[in-house]
Amino acid sequence: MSNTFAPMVRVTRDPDADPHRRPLSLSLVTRLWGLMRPYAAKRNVLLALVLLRAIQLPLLAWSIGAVINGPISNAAPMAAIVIASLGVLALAAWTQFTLVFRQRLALELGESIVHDLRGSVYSHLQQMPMSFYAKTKTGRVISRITSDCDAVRVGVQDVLFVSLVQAGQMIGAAVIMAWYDLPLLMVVLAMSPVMWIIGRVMRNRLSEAYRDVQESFSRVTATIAESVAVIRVTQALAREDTNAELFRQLTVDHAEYNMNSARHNGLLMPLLELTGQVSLGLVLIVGAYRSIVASDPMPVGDLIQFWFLAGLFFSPIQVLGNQYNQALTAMAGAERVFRLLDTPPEWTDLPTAVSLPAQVDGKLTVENVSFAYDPGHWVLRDVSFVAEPRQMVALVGETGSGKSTIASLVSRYYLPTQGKICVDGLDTRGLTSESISRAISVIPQQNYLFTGSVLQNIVAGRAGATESDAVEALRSLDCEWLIEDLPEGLQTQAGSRGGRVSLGQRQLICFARALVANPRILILDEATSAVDTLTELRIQKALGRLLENRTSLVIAHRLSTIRTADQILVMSHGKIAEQGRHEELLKQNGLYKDLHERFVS
Ligand SMILES: Nc1ncnc2c1ncn2[C@@H]1O[C@H](COP(=O)(O)OP(=O)(O)OP(=O)(O)O)[C@@H](O)[C@H]1O
Repeated sequence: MSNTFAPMVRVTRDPDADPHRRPLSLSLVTRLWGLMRPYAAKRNVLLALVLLRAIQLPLLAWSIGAVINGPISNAAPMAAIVIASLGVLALAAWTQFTLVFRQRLALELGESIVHDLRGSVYSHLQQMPMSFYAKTKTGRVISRITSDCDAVRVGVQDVLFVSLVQAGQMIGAAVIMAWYDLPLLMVVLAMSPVMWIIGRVMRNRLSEAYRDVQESFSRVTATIAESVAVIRVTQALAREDTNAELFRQLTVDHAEYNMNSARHNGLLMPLLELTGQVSLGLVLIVGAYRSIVASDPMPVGDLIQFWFLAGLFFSPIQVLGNQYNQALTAMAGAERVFRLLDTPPEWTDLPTAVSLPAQVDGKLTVENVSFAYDPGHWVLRDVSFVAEPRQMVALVGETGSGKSTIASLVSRYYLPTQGKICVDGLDTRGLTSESISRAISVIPQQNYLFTGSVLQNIVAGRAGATESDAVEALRSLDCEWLIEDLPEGLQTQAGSRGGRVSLGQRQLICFARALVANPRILILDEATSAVDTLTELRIQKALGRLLENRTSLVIAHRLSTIRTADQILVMSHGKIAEQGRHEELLKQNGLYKDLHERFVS
């Protein structure tokens, strides 16, 4: 490892990142408190236990002093001293017994709340439209459900109840100390802010160091994840050594940040303990004066009791300092989670939305549609076309010309900024999402398979579909052979990184899934992955079967698809530049001919 305590510079913070701490806010605390409403009985028992423990500890300190001050100072018979000591022991046992229950209840309450919160965030995310995911980094979405919800859990489970116990303990100890000796209590109170300030300064430094550790660790894990995901590219580019060196550097950095944080921690603990001990030492000196020199001397037993109580008063200062830091982190986490929950989807089904009939003809009309992902940046301008029922419309054009955007608008992933899109004459804006997804299916270019068996992937096309529907779909696509070819037939495990299903097989499984859904309108972004000639032929045949008797909108990459299309839309800079069948367009000697020549050459 390089220079162990060298200053580290490599962790640069994301400028868009939200602050990892926020000031305490009454509205957030009230909302967090509201999350406990379904568990009100548990919460109330917990509050009672908190109150009890806050009284128990000062009471314990007082009882020890009382035994010293009473039976021991008065040289009472041994039996009386033993009985009094057993009383103290019983009180101590009772104190610890309630602690077990308090901790268990707090744990259950925190877990219940975070479970509910994660469920709400997940359901909310499911409703968010594509525009939200286009703008939000995946890592952010994940951390809302993981670390932010967890910060809320810690806030409720630990911070809230531990702080209440500690604050109660301080108040209890102060009340008894005031009863014993008010001037001596003033000495204790005067020292408290000093202890608080030293603790805060040290803790802030530690928190920064700890944050660097977390961020450098995130980099290490993100790099591992990415390395696994793109291992083929790495090997193809022979970048193994370069990547290994970058990774080594990241782990060295992480180790250095860890050492830095450990160094701060190693300094903080002894310093905080020393501050506490110095404070208690001062109480002892002033107390000795009060019990020996002062005109109205304090009994030694009272001084011992007072000294114990001062310890009980000082120790929460450090604990509360820690809890305060955690509370600020919980506030930041809660604020982010609530902000997400409060962000309404940019659009939802209109209250007046109607369903498409169960049987639709499949006429698709795109009328004067213009669209901008970001206001003012038009990516589609005044696009109009009609796909008659059972027609195939192919979209071609240069990269970035707007083909995928048209497909996304027809699937209603986004709403047109201007113009309208109709199915059988009904504006999709006024239709229910459920009926649109019944009528329109999308096969994206990536041929995404979920984690699970091939069978599960195929029947995912329609709720209630069975194995025989899956087999029937494969038969209709003339792909029954696939069941034999897959190592474990329909039970073969697939998934984003399954590796047991080839690229061609993936495409056919996606076709079968779409066939099970049986939509009237199909949107297909043709996969561009190279497959062998036999597989290509099989895919072509299956595709022909899939598109039969359906209206289809195909972002076409295969010449065979383009040639058979009823209509080809040639896109250029967000507009339809040319429109017609293959032969007609070739004759126009325009953009299409140009594209075609480049395509076949
Ligand atoms: N989520 C988005 N936010 C902002 N701009 C986007 C978004 N998606 C696409 N664009 C922009 O919209 C324009 C059209 O993109 P689109 O993906 O529709 O083109 P395309 O013709 O399908 O391209 P390709 O053939 O490369 O897939 C491009 O300029 C692109 O940069």
